[in-house]
Amino acid sequence: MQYPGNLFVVAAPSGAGKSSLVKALMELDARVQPSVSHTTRPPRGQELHGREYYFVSQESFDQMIAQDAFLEWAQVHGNRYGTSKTAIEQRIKQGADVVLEIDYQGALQVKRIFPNAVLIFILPPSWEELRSRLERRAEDTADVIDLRLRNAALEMAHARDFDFVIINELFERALFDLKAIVHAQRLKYAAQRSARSDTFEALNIP
Ligand SMILES: Nc1nc2c(ncn2[C@@H]2O[C@H](COP(=O)(O)OP(=O)(O)O)[C@@H](O)[C@H]2O)c(=O)[nH]1
Ligand SMILES: Nc1ncnc2c1ncn2[C@@H]1O[C@H](COP(=O)(O)OP(=O)(O)O)[C@@H](O)[C@H]1O
Repeated sequence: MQYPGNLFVVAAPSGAGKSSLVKALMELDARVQPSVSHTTRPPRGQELHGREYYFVSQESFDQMIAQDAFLEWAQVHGNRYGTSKTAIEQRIKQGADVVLEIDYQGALQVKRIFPNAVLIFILPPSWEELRSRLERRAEDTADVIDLRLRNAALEMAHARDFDFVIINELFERALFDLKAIVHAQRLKYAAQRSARSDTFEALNIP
């Protein structure tokens, strides 16, 4: 029998390092797969349609809402972003661990639908560092960076609603913490399953 995979949700204020951490996690761990969201924001830098996002028009996004195609969606920094049901349901059924990189509003919607989803919030070490990471990334205009920094305070106020908070000061340390959370969730899930397993029977554990 194929057991379903785990669902991890990672949120952070823009520039905290969420995408870099999730990318590094996936390079180390082939069982973790991304979910590609749909967005009405235009592509930036080297982003590719179907890789970072499905970049769609306002009309297509409206149509997907009308068709009930989204597990969740939200308005973030003036654009709309959504997780399509097809992006995750099949993969979780096939046993993959799926990671969603979405904002706190989407994360809380997902937790209501899947109470077992593990919610992880990434914090930057300071406001100065958050701004300088956004500037160093050099992919957004000054106006967009200002908007993202203004929104960061509201986003960070929701960190306490999450299961785990990781402070991304030293990248390798934060990555270690993320790996530990993924590993702990797998062990927890395996422990629940083993209550029905052959090993429990062999050991006469009631
Ligand atoms: N609710 C929701 N938020 C999303 C989704 N995809 C991306 N986001 C969030 O939208 C925000 C802006 O994303 P993006 O423009 O790629 O910039 P980023 O902040 O550098 O990741 C981030 O907080 C993302 O996590 C989605 O499918 N649903
Ligand atoms: N621990 C860290 N120390 C220094 N720079 C970092 C760290 N983590 C990420 N960065 C850099 O900060 C910038 C923002 O990271 P990114 O992953 O794009 O953030 P987010 O997805 O949260 O918006 C990138 O240029 C990235 O290389």
